[in-house]
Amino acid sequence: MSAHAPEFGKVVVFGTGLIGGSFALALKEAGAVEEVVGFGRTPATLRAAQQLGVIDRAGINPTHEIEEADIVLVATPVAQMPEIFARIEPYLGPNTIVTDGGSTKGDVVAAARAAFGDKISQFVPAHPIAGAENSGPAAARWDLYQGKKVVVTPLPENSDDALDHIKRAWSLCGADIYELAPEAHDRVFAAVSHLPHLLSYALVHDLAVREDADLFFTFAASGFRDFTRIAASHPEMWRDICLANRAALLGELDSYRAQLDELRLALAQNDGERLEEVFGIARQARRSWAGDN
Ligand SMILES: NC(=O)c1ccc[n+]([C@@H]2O[C@H](COP(=O)([O-])OP(=O)(O)OC[C@H]3O[C@@H](n4cnc5c(N)ncnc54)[C@H](O)[C@@H]3O)[C@@H](O)[C@H]2O)c1
Ligand SMILES: O=C(O)C(=O)C[C@]1(C(=O)O)C=C[C@@H](O)C=C1
Repeated sequence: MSAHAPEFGKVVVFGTGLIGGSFALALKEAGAVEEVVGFGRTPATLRAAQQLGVIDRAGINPTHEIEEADIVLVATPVAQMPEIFARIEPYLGPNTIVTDGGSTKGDVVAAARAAFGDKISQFVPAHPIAGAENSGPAAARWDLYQGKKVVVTPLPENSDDALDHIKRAWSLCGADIYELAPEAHDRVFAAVSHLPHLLSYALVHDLAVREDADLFFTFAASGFRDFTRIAASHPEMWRDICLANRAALLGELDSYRAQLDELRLALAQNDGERLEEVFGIARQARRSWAGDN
């Protein structure tokens, strides 16, 4: 813990699970926050978050909590955000900055505009590119964001001060800050995050519903483990992400299906040369990407 006075007074977190809880723990670890107040869907989750030291106390009524908050982080599944934004809007203090940790940005920005109206400058959208297949307060870790990227998707209305406020908080969590426009963000993450989750769920589901599923799971090994870790992720969260980024995800799915069709044709035609060519290009790209990450 730092000996300096905390940079932030009160931080309010809606959704004290993996992402919100890790943000709270990271700010606490950095000695950067005086008090973390949590809001949740169930009292049991908030009790667990408090017992684990993720939050200092559970909030009861946003009326009394939002106004003096330095930061309000909304880290629930994205479909919950419109209602939460509308609920907190009346109580925003002049210095309160709201941010989010959602995996999609176009839908979240639209919901924020609808709820915050002429207070939209106080909303700075963001997405930490760090996570896990585990969820809930017990999955939260103080070091989740160390050395990881956080993408901020600034709005034209955001002041430099508001932007710096949120960037600074994520930096204190150990993250490196990047900027993208919301549309570019959703296009990129449809390809590198949302599609892989859909594919992983699809493969495991295809096996799980077979009558002789046990036979396959008995012998599945490390290749299957690597490909399917993310199929253990939270279904509600991924339902919301897929629906929120439906258009971009459908585009990526079509592109992937065309790639599969091409490989299927090569296989059907016994075209080992083409298979090896595709595998070689992919291997090279994967190796150079992994070297950089
Ligand atoms: N899991 C990841 O790898 C990851 C990475 C980056 C961003 N995200 C995004 O972060 C957000 C949270 O994901 P997570 O992994 O922390 O999920 P999580 O399930 O660990 O935590 C979400 C928490 O929100 C609570 N919640 C749900 N509805 C609520 C409501 N209406 N009001 C208050 N609390 C509510 C849940 O009870 C849960 O405790 C999602 O929007 C997700 O897209 C997730
Ligand atoms: O590591 C994981 O389990 C993740 O799925 C993390 C992951 C991803 O890389 O796709 C998932 C969703 C996000 O919004 C950001 C990160």
